[in-house]
Amino acid sequence: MSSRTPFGQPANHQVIIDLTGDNENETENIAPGTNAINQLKEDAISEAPLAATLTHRMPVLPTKRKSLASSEQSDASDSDVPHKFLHRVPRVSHAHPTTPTPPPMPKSQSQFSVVIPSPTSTQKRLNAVAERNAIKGTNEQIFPIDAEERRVAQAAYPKSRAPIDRRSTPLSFISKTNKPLNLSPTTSKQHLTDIRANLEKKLGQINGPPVTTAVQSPKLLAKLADNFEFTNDYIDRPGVVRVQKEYNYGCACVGSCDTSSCGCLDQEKDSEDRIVPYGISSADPKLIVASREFLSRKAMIMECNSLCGCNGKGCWNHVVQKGRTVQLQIFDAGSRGFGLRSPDPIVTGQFIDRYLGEVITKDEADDRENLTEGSHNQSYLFSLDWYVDDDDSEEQMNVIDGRKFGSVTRFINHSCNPNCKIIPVQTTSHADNKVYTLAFFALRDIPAGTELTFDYNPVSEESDDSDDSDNSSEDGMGRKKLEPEAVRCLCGETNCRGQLWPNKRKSQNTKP
Ligand SMILES: C[S@@+](CC[C@H](N)C(=O)[O-])C[C@H]1O[C@@H](n2cnc3c(N)ncnc32)[C@H](O)[C@@H]1O
Repeated sequence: MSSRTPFGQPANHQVIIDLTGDNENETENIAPGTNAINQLKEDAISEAPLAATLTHRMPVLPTKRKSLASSEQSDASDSDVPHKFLHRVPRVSHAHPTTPTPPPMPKSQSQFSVVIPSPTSTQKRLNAVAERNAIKGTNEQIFPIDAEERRVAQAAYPKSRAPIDRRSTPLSFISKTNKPLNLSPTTSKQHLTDIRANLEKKLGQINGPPVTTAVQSPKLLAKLADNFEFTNDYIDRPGVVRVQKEYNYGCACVGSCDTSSCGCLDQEKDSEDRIVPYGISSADPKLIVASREFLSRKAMIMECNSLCGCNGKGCWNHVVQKGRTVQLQIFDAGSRGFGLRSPDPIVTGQFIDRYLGEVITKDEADDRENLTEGSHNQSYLFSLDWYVDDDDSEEQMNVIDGRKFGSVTRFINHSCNPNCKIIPVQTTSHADNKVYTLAFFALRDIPAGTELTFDYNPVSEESDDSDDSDNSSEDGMGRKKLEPEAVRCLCGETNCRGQLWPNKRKSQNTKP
């Protein structure tokens, strides 16, 4: 079971609170642990020389990672222009005071560095870690110098996919744990009981807070219980290669990560400022959430990992890897199939869950898709295309297929006015640009019981606009014409685009 430890309880969590405690106003948001703050401030001062020496260390980042200032700056038209990221973005904590971010260590502390006569044994150890990491990180084959600039010009979203239906097509693997359940029109009571028991068993195997179902119809229950397995992790299929552990690297922070210098964090374009993805929720001071400012970006989250010098899971930069903290429920969403909601209220920026499934090569994904060409039904394919910058790297990219094996997030439907967003996250291996995590975050406060949705094809408006310069794809009323065989969107929002994806795999050739 992986649930999040309440923030601010253990000593290592309080270090984070200490960082925010330098601002008198912000401490109002972090009442728990106030007594500990003073103690920690003293501790921090006594440890300051140690922390300050880190400024003299070799940089741990192999290349200077950059990220987009905002989603508006990343449109398809200028994605190849490297000098487009000229505007410096205000720091997260300034831009969105309602989502306070642990501010940087006070500058005065860095002045202690000059009084250090010689490194302590701890310093030597950390220096060694930093040096080792720096050496590993300099392999340009692994980290091409301009790879970051190019990849941040892309959308954070999975490519859209043509609708597929492989229900009638046998795949090369089968579920070993559950026998297929055939539902006859005259379902016996016993059969229904078996179905429910089977489903309960499957749901009980999901890590984290309970996942339940509110589905009543025997036929739908059978559909849920049958022909699908939940998984708590990616399942690598043949051809998928993970980067070797020795290429991974971590930051050289000590204790809690410093938001102004943590080597795990991406840097702003043309600035030493770090992009800080997380802050303390204004709704719940124990909760670390994606900041509002970060939610509006197209950027990857770089969480700290086991190679980092920080205090592991006590560091604020561990959110997705701690796992789901909200309960989830599968329900009957009518003509859209099943849907997902939470019986818990979810706050803006809160991490919800990961998208899991089989990790397959692009070739395998194409094969699976081709098997069902022409027949519409649900699609569960997500491209891991964050680092894709040319045709070659697209050929080598992996895809997550949640159809046969997946997490409960496979039931999240599309909306043209979504309340969630999927963000790519590096958790355990910063070095792996082929396999990384896809994580759902709340875009706004979501009341308990509200359906969770995200936009399946968020680039479509931008790319469609550019296609529409001659208005030839608009109907007489100024509305966009729908592609004849595209899957109709039934989200019901006033801004509904009418279809889930473009008919063809348009985005495959459209670099966002
Ligand atoms: C990842 S699945 C979502 C879960 C799915 N409803 C189920 O029952 O398993 C994606 C599929 O759900 C359906 N879907 C999701 N959102 C929809 C929407 N707004 N309108 C119509 N169909 C939708 C489409 O068939 C789509 O291919």
